[in-house]
This record gives sequence, structure tokens and C-alpha cells, in this order.
Amino acid sequence: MVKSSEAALGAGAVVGCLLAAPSASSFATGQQGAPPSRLLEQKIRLGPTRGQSHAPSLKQPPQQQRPALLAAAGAGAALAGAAGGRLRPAGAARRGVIAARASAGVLHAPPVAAPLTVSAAGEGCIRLRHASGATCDVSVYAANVLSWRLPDMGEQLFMSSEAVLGQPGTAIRGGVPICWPQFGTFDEAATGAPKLKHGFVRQSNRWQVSEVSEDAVSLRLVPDAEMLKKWPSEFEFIYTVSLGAKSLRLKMEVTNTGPQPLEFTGCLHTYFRCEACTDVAVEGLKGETVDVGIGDFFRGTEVEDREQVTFDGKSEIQLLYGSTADAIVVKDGDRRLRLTKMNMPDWVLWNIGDDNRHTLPDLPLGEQRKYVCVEPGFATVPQRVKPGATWCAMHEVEAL
Ligand SMILES: O=P(O)(O)OC[C@H]1O[C@@H](O)[C@H](O)[C@@H](O)[C@@H]1O
Repeated sequence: MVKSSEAALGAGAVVGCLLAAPSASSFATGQQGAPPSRLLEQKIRLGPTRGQSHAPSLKQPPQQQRPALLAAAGAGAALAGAAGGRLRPAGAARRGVIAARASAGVLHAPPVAAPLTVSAAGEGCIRLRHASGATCDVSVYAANVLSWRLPDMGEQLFMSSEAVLGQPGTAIRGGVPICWPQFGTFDEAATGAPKLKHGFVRQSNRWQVSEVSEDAVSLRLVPDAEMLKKWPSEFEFIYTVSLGAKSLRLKMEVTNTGPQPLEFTGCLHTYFRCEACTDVAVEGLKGETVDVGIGDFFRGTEVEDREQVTFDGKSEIQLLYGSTADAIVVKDGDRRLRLTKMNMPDWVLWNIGDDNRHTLPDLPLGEQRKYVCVEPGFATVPQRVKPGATWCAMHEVEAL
């Protein structure tokens, strides 16, 4: 019997986010993108409307517009601009979709030059900017973070050069896909799971922009009839991406708007860019309970005994650590990323490896070594939300 974590203190309760977040203090010191409460004065309300199929575009003075993102007609073109800094005409799109053609794992976003204002919010992509020069691109389709660039360290996220962006029903191979309301093939872990690998929000075109400022954006998803067929649960999902000087914060808030308890599993499936996955090590997992190889449920029969967990590049690495501590460090040469999570019990490590790369048609040969996925998850303990209550979880990546 799997225990569920109950996020229900009564109608309207917000669980988790009211607790001190790992970097809550960095907001006060100006190190971090403004939290939504501080966005109130700066924000541009775009007024999400149920049934509206596209995020509305922001009207900006021409000098602030970034042609590669804003002049593009349609989500796919804007997405291509975000991911690769290049646009392809509609005729060049495969199956009406534009594949990002970034070179192996490195995204070529345009240089940061524009004034510090809301700098890009087209139909398909939002570009966030921080005064430090950091940028982040967020696809409205799937609410997928596509790119996170730091002035001194460059691109931090991996995007497959064969990723398909903006095609409903297709998940994006890279950035930060949101796996929800089901983790992997955990078909039975939560009551009423949709039995869809990694859920459906990572491949939905129903997300809408609800708030945006220069360094933060909130996207909102409510189910349409099609989603309700897959998973008959009423909910409102707000996903907020905030950019700091050296950090990226991701917050999920799910409100149960239906009459029945809501139960789900999931994760934020972050792909980190690297030159060679064999050079990457993850610290902070020693002593944690782990499944080596991820199945349909958590067995939790082994204990991690390594100080540094590594990726051999050849074999697929699939590790699910259950009910863990909240901070780990990803090391890649001199680069250090500190990952923290709140109200998510698990960490997941994944790299497809040479042996199984062929099973991923959207990952070209060689690129399997250019990423590691290190993911905060809520798989081993399904999350439970009472009617009217809100579940909240947060993840932050900070460059050290
Ligand atoms: O190919 P997908 O559906 O995006 O999933 C990616 C990977 O996600 C990982 O979390 C799973 O452990 C792998 O089994 C899976 O292959």
C-alpha cells in the first residue's frame, strides 16, 4: 500500500509554498527573480480565459521587440527562434512542426542586448531576462522551459537537435518537461492515474500565459473536454518560472477544483546540458533508498552507497531515490549546480546511454552523452489534494 501525501488543510489551503523555500531569502536580497507577490506592480495581466487557444501576445514598442521571436507567425516559428535563434519558414517545418536545430546541446539564443523590460512574449515563447544578463526561454506549448543561459556559464539546459516543438501530443526532448499527473509508467501509484507515461501536460497546447514580468512568468492550465476524457479530474495548474541572477526557480500550484480528492504523481524532468555525461557526478544521495531501474511502482529495496553518482555513458542509468533529502549538487568539471526541492519527496536520475539511444527517435546519435536528467519528483508518494485545496511544490537550480 502506497502512502499518499495529503495536501489538504481545508478549502483554499495552500500547502508547501508558505514554508520557507530554500532560496526565499534570496528574493529579499535581490538575487532571485521576483516572486509572484512582488510581480503585482510590474506584471502585465493577460487574463487567462478558459477555452482560449493561444496565449495573447504582448503589445510592445517596436524597439523592444525581438523580431526572431515576435515577428514569427505562429507558435512553432516563435519556438524555433527561442530554441535555436533561427526561424524556419513554415514550408521547412516537418509535419507542420519546427524542429530545433541547435548544435549538440547548446542553444544559440540571440545575445542579450535589449533593455530590461518584458522582452519577448509571442504566441509561442516567453523570454525572461534578469539584470545580471541571465535569460530563460519558456515555451507556452507544454509550459516547457527551453533554455536557461547564464552570462558567464552559457546554456545550462540541453535541447535535442531533433526535438519537436509545439506539436500537440508530442513531448519536447529537452529543457524542463513537466511530467504530470503521472510519473513514468506508475499506472497504479495514484488513484485514477491516467495510465499515460509521464502524463499529458508536457504535450498540451492548452497552457496559457496568466502573468508575465521581465524575469518571471506564470502559465495556467485547466482541463478541456479532451483532457477530462483522459483523466476525469477538475483542476487548475499554475506553473511559475522565475529567473534569478544565477538561479532558476520552478513552482507548481495545483488546485483541486472538482468535488473528489485529486491524486497524482509526477516530476520536473530537467535535462542538463553537459559536454560529456561521463564527466558529471551527483552528490548528496548517499544513504538514500533507491530503485536501480525504474518500474511501474517504487520497490525501494536498495540503498545508495556512493558519495558521487555517475553516468557511464554506455548503459542506461535510471535511478529513483525515494523520500530523500532536499538538496543535491550536480558537478561537471568546475561547474556546480545546487538543486533544491520543496514538497517533492524524490530525486530521479536518467540518461538513456549508448545502448538504448536508438529507442528515442528524437535524440540523434551522439547527443545521448550531452545531457543528464536530474529531476525532483513525487513518484514514490502520490500527492493527494482535497476538493478546494491547493498543492504547491518548488524546485530551484542555482549555479554556485
Ligand atoms: O521518452 P520519454 O517518455 O520522454 O521518457 C524519458 C525517460 O524518462 C525517465 O524518467 C524514465 O526513467 C525513462 O524510462 C524514460 O525513457
